[in-house]
Amino acid sequence: MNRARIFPAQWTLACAVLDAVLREHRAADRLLQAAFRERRAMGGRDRARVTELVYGSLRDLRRLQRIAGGTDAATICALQALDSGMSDADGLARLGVAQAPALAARLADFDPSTLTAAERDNVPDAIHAAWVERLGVDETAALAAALRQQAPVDLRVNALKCTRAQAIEALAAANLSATPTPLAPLGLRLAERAALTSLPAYRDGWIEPQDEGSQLLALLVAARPGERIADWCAGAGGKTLALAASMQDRGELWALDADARRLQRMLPRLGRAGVRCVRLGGVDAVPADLCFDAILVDAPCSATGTWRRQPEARLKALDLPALARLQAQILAQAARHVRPGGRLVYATCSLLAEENEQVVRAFVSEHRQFEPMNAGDLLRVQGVDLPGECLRLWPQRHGTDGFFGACLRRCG
Ligand SMILES: C[S@@+](CC[C@H](N)C(=O)[O-])C[C@H]1O[C@@H](n2cnc3c(N)ncnc32)[C@H](O)[C@@H]1O
Repeated sequence: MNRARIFPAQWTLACAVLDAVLREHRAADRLLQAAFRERRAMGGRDRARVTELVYGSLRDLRRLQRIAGGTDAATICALQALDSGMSDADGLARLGVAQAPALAARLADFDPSTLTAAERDNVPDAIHAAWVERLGVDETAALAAALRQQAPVDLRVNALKCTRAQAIEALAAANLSATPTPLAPLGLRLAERAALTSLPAYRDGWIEPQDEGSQLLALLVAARPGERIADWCAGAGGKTLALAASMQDRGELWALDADARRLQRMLPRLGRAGVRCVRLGGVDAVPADLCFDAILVDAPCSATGTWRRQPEARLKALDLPALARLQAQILAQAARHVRPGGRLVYATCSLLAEENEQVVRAFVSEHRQFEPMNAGDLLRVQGVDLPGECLRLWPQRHGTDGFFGACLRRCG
């Protein structure tokens, strides 16, 4: 990256977006998308530079705030530009950063040994302490480092339309190199980022962006053609699409959510993927006596496993007891609709036991008719080698987003 090559339009936009994220707790990706939509003339390089400034700042926020001695977005952005080598003090001065030389001096003089491990790792203190207790100091540092990386671009090949080999070929024809993901049987990982939406393979529904971990979680449902399945917290349908493909688009797949607007975002994705077995609805519209062969509860959670994609999510104040109560309530509501012998899969993208193991343990102790199934066995028959009672995916171990999944069978 050239030094001193941040242009004024890039700088102004990066500072404005970072300010909105820090002060109004808004999502960085949404803000950037909206800003770029309004600035159609802004080129790819400009956009990349703005994105890098914003995300770089958020990935290292606690350290940069310590050096800055405050939370002012322009100061944080300036320190990030200096620290990453994207600019120097002269370059920043030309952008109107009056205190550029002082910031450069402060950065050079900063003693990193004065940082706590949680500040260095850019993790809230309480979460850092929980991870150290569970994983130890070294693995917590490895986890935090993994969560500060940019996530790779993972795709799921839509088996309703093509094979993985055909998708690789189609991407190669667009000069994109894709290799099979290590664990998910239909996953591909791109060697570099690309504008996916303009690709024929995307427009024709051969590929869908989906983290490898999310693909594995959908496999835990072990959905089969002809079953009646509910995706209870379907959102915009990432896992619904994967479930529909496992079902070979045969049977009934109910995509449910408390938020109807999120469900609507699934419609173009279903159309592209050629999926017809899905019906959308609110959770309260499910008839009381309707039973499913399997229900996936992909519960709302702290999203600690997704910090690679949403580094600002770590700024959110968490009320873990309230989240756990909501998760338990959703799980209990969904459980009423599992047929005897059917499966109930509880999943989150959280890396915290309070939202995962503890929720499942409490549920099973109150709902004696449900018993745990072995996640490793369910995955092995689908060609996935991830032994364990539950599915636990860690960014530092598996290179995926962080996920938890547990499968329960209704015995009576
Ligand atoms: C983790 S997101 C789901 C992501 C989605 N499954 C995917 O793979 O893209 C959690 C979802 O739960 C929904 N939700 C929140 N409260 C709910 C409730 N009480 N019942 C059902 N869904 C709820 C949210 O609207 C959100 O879409």
